[in-house]
Amino acid sequence: MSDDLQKELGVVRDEIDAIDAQLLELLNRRARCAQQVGEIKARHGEAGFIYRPEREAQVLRRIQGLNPGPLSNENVTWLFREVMSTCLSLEQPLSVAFLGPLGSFTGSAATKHFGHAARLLPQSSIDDVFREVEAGHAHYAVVPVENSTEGAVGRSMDLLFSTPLKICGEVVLRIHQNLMTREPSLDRVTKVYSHAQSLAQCHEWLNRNLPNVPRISVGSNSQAAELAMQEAGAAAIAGEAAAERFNVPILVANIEDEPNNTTRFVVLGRFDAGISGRDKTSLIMSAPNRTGSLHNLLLPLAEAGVSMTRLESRPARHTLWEYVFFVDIDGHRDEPKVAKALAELQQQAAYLKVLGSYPAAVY
Ligand SMILES: O=C(O)C(=O)C[C@]1(C(=O)O)C=C[C@@H](O)C=C1
Repeated sequence: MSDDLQKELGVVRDEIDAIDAQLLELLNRRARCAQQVGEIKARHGEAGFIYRPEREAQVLRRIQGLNPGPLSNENVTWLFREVMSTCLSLEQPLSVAFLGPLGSFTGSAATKHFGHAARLLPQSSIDDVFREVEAGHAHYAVVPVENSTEGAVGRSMDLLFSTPLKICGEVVLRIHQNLMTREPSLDRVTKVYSHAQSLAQCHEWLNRNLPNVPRISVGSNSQAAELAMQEAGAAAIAGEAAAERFNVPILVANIEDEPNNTTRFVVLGRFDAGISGRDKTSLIMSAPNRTGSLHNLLLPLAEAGVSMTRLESRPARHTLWEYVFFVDIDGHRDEPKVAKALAELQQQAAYLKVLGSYPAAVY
């Protein structure tokens, strides 16, 4: 390195060192504040309310509003999410059950929402995820509810119907599929492992780039990544988290056929979230079996000026040819406009269950 280069770099690196010292001081000051918040909550008998989804959403939205760049809003949201996750772990380490295994997309959604300080508890079925929180073995659960290309996740919907848990958050995750292998080039790949759904999501890419290579469906993308690391000639299609977990190099990134492939997850806990200022409420309802009854059911929402962001029907399991409707609306159940519409709905619906009010995803 030339002397001039050394000198120029030295000036900027001194500045970085000074900033890091300030950041460290500020981060520890923030952590002490979070500890104080924890003590105040405990003194007021609110020890169960350490994690506050509405407050976290407000902090992140405010940071996005203040962000002057060059860091993107996605970058600063990630950084502050991790800062809050670490601060919260000083108050109370959170445990989060999710549809595993480690390295799954649901695991990525859980980390995106709760940060790396949360303890992740992978479960082998959606039923087990619900059960872990219902039994008090985990504080929160994360389960997938809908995918932009595959539609609703039936098992999550059915369990939402019967669970006493509340939806207290949502996570929206862009699903990127990657081809990972130890091999240095595509012409050395002799088989491709993945979950059937991921193989389907990359069908056209595989036809174009690996037309004669057998596709082998396995139980999970993580299992596929593990096999790709173990077997010569094998490749896997999986998310980045699985590549990291099994240390498999990504040969081609983002090979999904549908570039906007997105999955929505919900966070479930034992408590409702408070009002954050930009909230959603999820409901399940059923209409009496008469002409126009769904229309009548939705009328109170329209009249109150409450927007509906999702309407999904599922067969009612107890009666043939009857349906229940999963409805998401804008607003929190404690806001007067929403409360009024819900009171009206209660009159009209044969069945109504409020699954929870929660902050709209921040991303
Ligand atoms: O404000 C609170 O209630 C806190 O506990 C502090 C804090 C934070 O670090 O900002 C941490 C955890 C909560 O989920 C929300 C925010």
